[in-house]
Amino acid sequence: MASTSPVFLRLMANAVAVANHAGNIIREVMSKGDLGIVEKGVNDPQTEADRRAQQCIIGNLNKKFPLMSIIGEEDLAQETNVELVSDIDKEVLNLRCPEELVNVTEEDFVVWVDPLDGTAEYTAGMLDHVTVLIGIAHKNRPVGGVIHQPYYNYKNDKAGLGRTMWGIPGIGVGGFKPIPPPEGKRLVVTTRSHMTPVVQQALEALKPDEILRVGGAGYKVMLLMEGHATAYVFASPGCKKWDTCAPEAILTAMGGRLTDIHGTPYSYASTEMHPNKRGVLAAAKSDDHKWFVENIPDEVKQLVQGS
Ligand SMILES: Nc1ncnc2c1ncn2[C@@H]1O[C@H](COP(=O)(O)OS(=O)(=O)O)[C@@H](OP(=O)(O)O)[C@H]1O
Ligand SMILES: [Mg+2]
Ligand SMILES: [Mg+2]
Ligand SMILES: [Mg+2]
Repeated sequence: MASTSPVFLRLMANAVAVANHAGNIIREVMSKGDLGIVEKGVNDPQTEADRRAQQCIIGNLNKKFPLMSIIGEEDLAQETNVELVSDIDKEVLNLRCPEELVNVTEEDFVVWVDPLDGTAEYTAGMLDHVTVLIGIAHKNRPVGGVIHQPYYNYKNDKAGLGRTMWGIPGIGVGGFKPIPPPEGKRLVVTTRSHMTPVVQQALEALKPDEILRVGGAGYKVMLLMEGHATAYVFASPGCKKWDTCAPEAILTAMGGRLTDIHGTPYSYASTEMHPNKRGVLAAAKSDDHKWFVENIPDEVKQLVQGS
Protein backbone atom coordinates (compact mmCIF):
# COMPACT_ATOMS: atom_id res chain seq x y z
CA MET A 1 0.00 0.00 0.00
CA ALA A 2 2.58 2.55 1.19
CA SER A 3 4.90 2.20 -1.79
CA THR A 4 2.00 2.73 -4.20
CA SER A 5 0.48 5.67 -2.29
CA PRO A 6 0.49 8.97 -4.16
CA VAL A 7 3.45 11.23 -3.38
CA PHE A 8 1.05 13.78 -1.88
CA LEU A 9 -0.24 11.37 0.78
CA ARG A 10 3.29 10.17 1.59
CA LEU A 11 4.33 13.80 1.94
CA MET A 12 1.42 14.65 4.25
CA ALA A 13 1.97 11.49 6.33
CA ASN A 14 5.69 12.29 6.69
CA ALA A 15 4.90 15.93 7.50
CA VAL A 16 2.70 14.81 10.42
CA ALA A 17 5.48 12.54 11.74
CA VAL A 18 8.24 15.17 11.47
CA ALA A 19 6.01 17.87 12.99
CA ASN A 20 5.51 15.57 16.00
CA HIS A 21 9.27 15.06 16.22
CA ALA A 22 9.85 18.83 16.01
CA GLY A 23 7.44 19.17 18.94
CA ASN A 24 9.64 16.79 20.98
CA ILE A 25 12.67 18.96 20.16
CA ILE A 26 10.84 22.14 21.19
CA ARG A 27 9.87 20.63 24.56
CA GLU A 28 13.36 19.17 25.09
CA VAL A 29 15.10 22.54 24.50
CA MET A 30 12.71 24.21 26.95
CA SER A 31 13.17 21.55 29.59
CA LYS A 32 16.97 21.83 29.37
CA GLY A 33 16.56 25.52 30.21
CA ASP A 34 19.07 27.14 27.82
CA LEU A 35 17.07 28.57 24.91
CA GLY A 36 20.12 29.92 23.02
CA ILE A 37 18.31 33.10 21.98
CA VAL A 38 19.66 35.10 19.02
CA GLU A 39 17.98 38.40 18.05
CA LYS A 40 17.41 38.36 14.27
CA GLY A 41 15.90 41.86 14.35
CA VAL A 42 13.75 44.07 16.55
CA ASN A 43 11.27 41.90 18.46
CA ASP A 44 12.28 38.86 16.34
CA PRO A 45 14.01 36.20 18.44
CA GLN A 46 15.32 32.84 17.25
CA THR A 47 16.06 30.02 19.70
CA GLU A 48 17.87 26.70 19.64
CA ALA A 49 14.41 25.14 19.29
CA ASP A 50 13.66 27.12 16.08
CA ARG A 51 17.03 26.03 14.64
CA ARG A 52 16.89 22.35 15.64
CA ALA A 53 13.21 21.95 14.69
CA GLN A 54 13.90 23.37 11.21
CA GLN A 55 16.98 21.14 10.73
CA CYS A 56 14.85 18.13 11.66
CA ILE A 57 11.86 18.99 9.45
CA ILE A 58 13.76 20.07 6.34
CA GLY A 59 16.51 17.45 6.75
CA ASN A 60 13.98 14.63 6.88
CA LEU A 61 11.69 15.92 4.11
CA ASN A 62 14.74 16.55 1.91
CA LYS A 63 15.94 12.98 2.40
CA LYS A 64 12.59 11.53 1.42
CA PHE A 65 11.68 14.05 -1.31
CA PRO A 66 15.05 15.31 -2.63
CA LEU A 67 13.62 17.07 -5.69
CA MET A 68 11.03 19.13 -3.83
CA SER A 69 11.37 22.87 -2.96
CA ILE A 70 11.24 23.40 0.78
CA ILE A 71 11.35 26.92 2.22
CA GLY A 72 11.91 27.40 5.95
CA GLU A 73 11.81 30.52 8.08
CA GLU A 74 15.32 30.21 9.52
CA ASP A 75 18.31 31.12 7.42
CA LEU A 76 20.50 28.07 8.16
CA ALA A 77 22.92 25.86 6.26
CA GLN A 78 21.09 22.54 6.16
CA GLU A 79 22.84 19.79 8.11
CA THR A 80 22.97 16.43 6.35
CA ASN A 81 23.32 14.26 9.46
CA VAL A 82 19.95 15.03 11.07
CA GLU A 83 18.29 12.37 13.19
CA LEU A 84 16.10 10.28 10.92
CA VAL A 85 12.38 10.20 11.70
CA SER A 86 11.32 6.74 10.61
CA ASP A 87 7.61 6.88 11.49
CA ILE A 88 4.91 7.97 9.14
CA ASP A 89 1.28 8.71 10.02
CA LYS A 90 -0.69 5.67 8.81
CA GLU A 91 -4.11 7.30 9.07
CA VAL A 92 -3.07 10.18 6.80
CA LEU A 93 -1.22 7.82 4.44
CA ASN A 94 -4.45 5.90 3.91
CA LEU A 95 -6.68 8.90 3.20
CA ARG A 96 -8.32 9.39 -0.18
CA CYS A 97 -6.05 11.54 -2.36
CA PRO A 98 -7.59 14.57 -4.09
CA GLU A 99 -8.08 13.48 -7.73
CA GLU A 100 -5.97 16.32 -9.16
CA LEU A 101 -2.98 15.37 -6.94
CA VAL A 102 -2.88 11.61 -7.55
CA ASN A 103 -0.20 11.79 -10.23
CA VAL A 104 1.69 14.90 -9.10
CA THR A 105 5.40 14.25 -8.56
CA GLU A 106 7.56 15.76 -5.81
CA GLU A 107 9.13 18.45 -8.04
CA ASP A 108 5.73 20.09 -8.36
CA PHE A 109 5.06 20.60 -4.65
CA VAL A 110 6.41 23.53 -2.63
CA VAL A 111 6.62 23.13 1.14
CA TRP A 112 6.59 26.13 3.50
CA VAL A 113 7.97 25.46 7.00
CA ASP A 114 7.71 27.54 10.16
CA PRO A 115 9.57 25.27 12.59
CA LEU A 116 8.34 27.23 15.60
CA ASP A 117 5.61 29.83 15.26
CA GLY A 118 5.23 32.04 18.31
CA THR A 119 8.91 32.23 19.29
CA ALA A 120 8.44 35.38 21.39
CA GLU A 121 5.65 33.60 23.29
CA TYR A 122 7.84 30.49 23.71
CA THR A 123 10.57 32.58 25.35
CA ALA A 124 7.95 34.28 27.55
CA GLY A 125 6.38 31.00 28.73
CA MET A 126 3.08 31.43 26.86
CA LEU A 127 3.48 27.89 25.68
CA ASP A 128 0.04 27.15 24.23
CA HIS A 129 0.67 29.83 21.55
CA VAL A 130 3.53 27.78 20.09
CA THR A 131 2.97 25.73 16.92
CA VAL A 132 4.94 23.94 14.19
CA LEU A 133 3.61 24.74 10.70
CA ILE A 134 4.14 22.67 7.54
CA GLY A 135 2.18 23.83 4.49
CA ILE A 136 2.16 22.09 1.11
CA ALA A 137 1.40 24.05 -2.05
CA HIS A 138 0.72 22.92 -5.61
CA LYS A 139 0.20 25.34 -8.54
CA ASN A 140 0.63 28.25 -6.09
CA ARG A 141 -2.19 27.16 -3.78
CA PRO A 142 -2.16 25.40 -0.37
CA VAL A 143 -3.28 21.79 -0.85
CA GLY A 144 -2.34 20.35 2.54
CA GLY A 145 -1.45 21.67 5.98
CA VAL A 146 -0.15 20.36 9.29
CA ILE A 147 -0.24 22.29 12.56
CA HIS A 148 1.39 20.66 15.58
CA GLN A 149 0.81 22.23 19.01
CA PRO A 150 3.53 20.82 21.30
CA TYR A 151 2.10 22.20 24.52
CA TYR A 152 -1.56 21.34 24.04
CA ASN A 153 -2.89 20.30 27.47
CA TYR A 154 0.22 21.49 29.32
CA LYS A 155 -1.84 23.18 32.01
CA ASN A 156 -3.80 19.97 32.45
CA ASP A 157 -1.52 17.65 34.43
CA LYS A 158 0.32 16.94 31.17
CA ALA A 159 -2.39 14.47 30.17
CA GLY A 160 -2.05 13.89 26.42
CA LEU A 161 0.56 16.60 25.95
CA GLY A 162 0.71 17.91 22.36
CA ARG A 163 -1.50 17.34 19.33
CA THR A 164 -1.31 17.46 15.55
CA MET A 165 -4.01 18.84 13.27
CA TRP A 166 -4.13 18.48 9.50
CA GLY A 167 -6.33 19.55 6.63
CA ILE A 168 -6.63 18.72 2.94
CA PRO A 169 -9.06 20.86 0.92
CA GLY A 170 -11.65 18.62 -0.72
CA ILE A 171 -10.92 15.75 1.69
CA GLY A 172 -11.29 17.00 5.25
CA VAL A 173 -9.48 17.65 8.51
CA GLY A 174 -8.13 15.54 11.38
CA GLY A 175 -6.68 15.82 14.88
CA PHE A 176 -9.37 18.23 16.09
CA LYS A 177 -13.10 18.81 15.89
CA PRO A 178 -14.08 21.91 13.92
CA ILE A 179 -16.41 24.09 16.00
CA PRO A 180 -18.28 27.07 14.48
CA PRO A 181 -17.90 30.46 16.18
CA PRO A 182 -20.80 31.70 18.36
CA GLU A 183 -23.69 33.11 16.31
CA GLY A 184 -24.44 36.83 16.59
CA LYS A 185 -21.05 37.74 18.09
CA ARG A 186 -18.02 39.23 16.45
CA LEU A 187 -14.88 37.88 18.13
CA VAL A 188 -11.70 39.12 16.49
CA VAL A 189 -8.25 37.66 17.06
CA THR A 190 -5.21 39.79 16.26
CA THR A 191 -1.58 40.45 17.10
CA ARG A 192 -0.38 40.46 20.70
CA SER A 193 2.93 42.15 20.08
CA HIS A 194 2.78 44.06 16.77
CA MET A 195 0.03 46.62 17.26
CA THR A 196 0.14 49.69 14.97
CA PRO A 197 -2.26 52.63 14.48
CA VAL A 198 -3.50 51.08 11.20
CA VAL A 199 -4.10 47.64 12.78
CA GLN A 200 -6.03 49.49 15.52
CA GLN A 201 -8.02 51.55 13.01
CA ALA A 202 -9.15 48.40 11.21
CA LEU A 203 -10.21 46.77 14.48
CA GLU A 204 -12.19 49.82 15.62
CA ALA A 205 -14.09 50.00 12.33
CA LEU A 206 -15.16 46.36 12.70
CA LYS A 207 -16.76 47.01 16.11
CA PRO A 208 -15.89 43.65 17.63
CA ASP A 209 -17.66 42.32 20.72
CA GLU A 210 -14.28 41.09 21.87
CA ILE A 211 -10.64 41.34 20.75
CA LEU A 212 -8.33 38.42 21.51
CA ARG A 213 -4.61 39.22 21.38
CA VAL A 214 -2.45 36.14 20.98
CA GLY A 215 0.91 35.24 19.39
CA GLY A 216 1.61 33.38 16.18
CA ALA A 217 -0.42 32.84 13.02
CA GLY A 218 -0.85 29.12 13.78
CA TYR A 219 -2.43 29.75 17.18
CA LYS A 220 -4.70 32.51 15.84
CA VAL A 221 -6.03 30.20 13.14
CA MET A 222 -6.49 27.42 15.72
CA LEU A 223 -8.79 29.78 17.63
CA LEU A 224 -10.85 30.07 14.42
CA MET A 225 -10.83 26.30 13.88
CA GLU A 226 -12.28 25.61 17.31
CA GLY A 227 -14.89 28.37 17.51
CA HIS A 228 -13.07 30.74 19.87
CA ALA A 229 -12.92 33.57 17.32
CA THR A 230 -14.89 34.71 14.27
CA ALA A 231 -12.03 36.26 12.30
CA TYR A 232 -8.27 36.87 12.35
CA VAL A 233 -7.58 40.44 11.28
CA PHE A 234 -4.06 41.82 10.85
CA ALA A 235 -3.99 44.95 8.68
CA SER A 236 -0.20 45.09 8.44
CA PRO A 237 2.72 43.46 6.71
CA GLY A 238 4.80 41.18 8.97
CA CYS A 239 3.34 37.71 8.52
CA LYS A 240 5.19 35.42 6.06
CA LYS A 241 4.20 32.63 3.64
CA TRP A 242 5.38 29.93 6.10
CA ASP A 243 3.00 31.41 8.69
CA THR A 244 -0.10 31.16 6.50
CA CYS A 245 0.32 28.21 4.09
CA ALA A 246 -0.55 25.38 6.52
CA PRO A 247 -3.26 27.36 8.36
CA GLU A 248 -4.86 28.35 5.04
CA ALA A 249 -4.98 24.71 3.89
CA ILE A 250 -6.71 23.60 7.10
CA LEU A 251 -9.18 26.49 7.15
CA THR A 252 -10.06 25.91 3.48
CA ALA A 253 -10.57 22.20 4.16
CA MET A 254 -13.22 23.10 6.76
CA GLY A 255 -14.98 25.68 4.59
CA GLY A 256 -13.16 28.81 5.74
CA ARG A 257 -10.90 31.30 4.00
CA LEU A 258 -7.54 33.03 4.51
CA THR A 259 -6.54 35.92 2.25
CA ASP A 260 -4.97 39.36 2.38
CA ILE A 261 -7.15 42.14 3.84
CA HIS A 262 -8.50 42.91 0.34
CA GLY A 263 -9.90 39.37 0.05
CA THR A 264 -7.29 38.25 -2.48
CA PRO A 265 -5.53 34.90 -1.87
CA TYR A 266 -1.75 34.78 -1.61
CA SER A 267 0.30 32.70 -4.05
CA TYR A 268 2.64 30.09 -2.56
CA ALA A 269 4.91 29.55 -5.58
CA SER A 270 8.57 28.95 -4.63
CA THR A 271 9.51 32.18 -6.42
CA GLU A 272 7.10 34.27 -4.35
CA MET A 273 8.51 36.85 -1.92
CA HIS A 274 8.25 35.65 1.67
CA PRO A 275 6.30 38.51 3.34
CA ASN A 276 2.52 38.70 3.18
CA LYS A 277 2.67 42.44 2.56
CA ARG A 278 -1.08 42.97 2.24
CA GLY A 279 -1.93 41.71 5.72
CA VAL A 280 -4.02 38.73 6.78
CA LEU A 281 -7.76 38.20 6.99
CA ALA A 282 -9.12 34.75 7.89
CA ALA A 283 -12.36 33.20 9.07
CA ALA A 284 -13.66 29.67 9.58
CA LYS A 285 -16.86 30.52 7.68
CA SER A 286 -16.61 32.01 4.20
CA ASP A 287 -19.69 34.23 4.86
CA ASP A 288 -17.93 35.77 7.85
CA HIS A 289 -14.82 36.27 5.73
CA LYS A 290 -16.90 38.13 3.13
CA TRP A 291 -18.42 40.40 5.81
CA PHE A 292 -14.98 41.29 7.13
CA VAL A 293 -13.56 42.03 3.66
CA GLU A 294 -16.49 44.35 2.99
CA ASN A 295 -16.19 46.12 6.33
CA ILE A 296 -12.46 46.83 6.50
CA PRO A 297 -12.35 50.55 5.64
CA ASP A 298 -11.02 51.59 2.20
CA GLU A 299 -8.60 53.93 3.95
CA VAL A 300 -7.02 50.94 5.73
CA LYS A 301 -6.98 48.91 2.49
CA GLN A 302 -5.14 51.75 0.75
CA LEU A 303 -2.52 51.83 3.50
CA VAL A 304 -1.89 48.04 3.31
CA GLN A 305 -1.43 47.54 -0.44
CA GLY A 306 1.97 45.93 -0.28
CA SER A 307 3.76 48.56 -2.34
N1 LIG B 1 8.22 43.34 10.68
C1 LIG B 1 7.05 43.01 11.25
N2 LIG B 1 6.08 43.94 11.38
C2 LIG B 1 4.91 43.63 11.96
N3 LIG B 1 4.62 42.41 12.45
C3 LIG B 1 5.56 41.46 12.33
C4 LIG B 1 6.81 41.70 11.72
N4 LIG B 1 7.52 40.57 11.73
C5 LIG B 1 6.75 39.65 12.31
N5 LIG B 1 5.57 40.19 12.66
C6 LIG B 1 4.50 39.53 13.37
O1 LIG B 1 5.11 39.01 14.53
C7 LIG B 1 4.57 37.78 14.94
C8 LIG B 1 5.62 36.72 15.02
O2 LIG B 1 6.26 36.66 13.81
P1 LIG B 1 6.65 35.33 13.14
O3 LIG B 1 5.49 34.41 12.99
O4 LIG B 1 7.37 35.69 11.89
O5 LIG B 1 7.70 34.79 14.14
S1 LIG B 1 7.93 33.36 14.66
O6 LIG B 1 7.44 32.34 13.73
O7 LIG B 1 7.32 33.32 15.97
O8 LIG B 1 9.39 33.29 14.77
C9 LIG B 1 3.48 37.49 13.93
O9 LIG B 1 2.27 37.95 14.36
P2 LIG B 1 1.78 38.27 15.81
O10 LIG B 1 2.09 37.07 16.64
O11 LIG B 1 0.35 38.43 15.52
O12 LIG B 1 2.39 39.54 16.29
C10 LIG B 1 3.89 38.33 12.71
O13 LIG B 1 2.78 38.69 11.94
MG1 LIG C 1 10.86 33.74 13.92
MG1 LIG D 1 5.84 32.39 12.37
MG1 LIG E 1 8.94 30.75 13.43
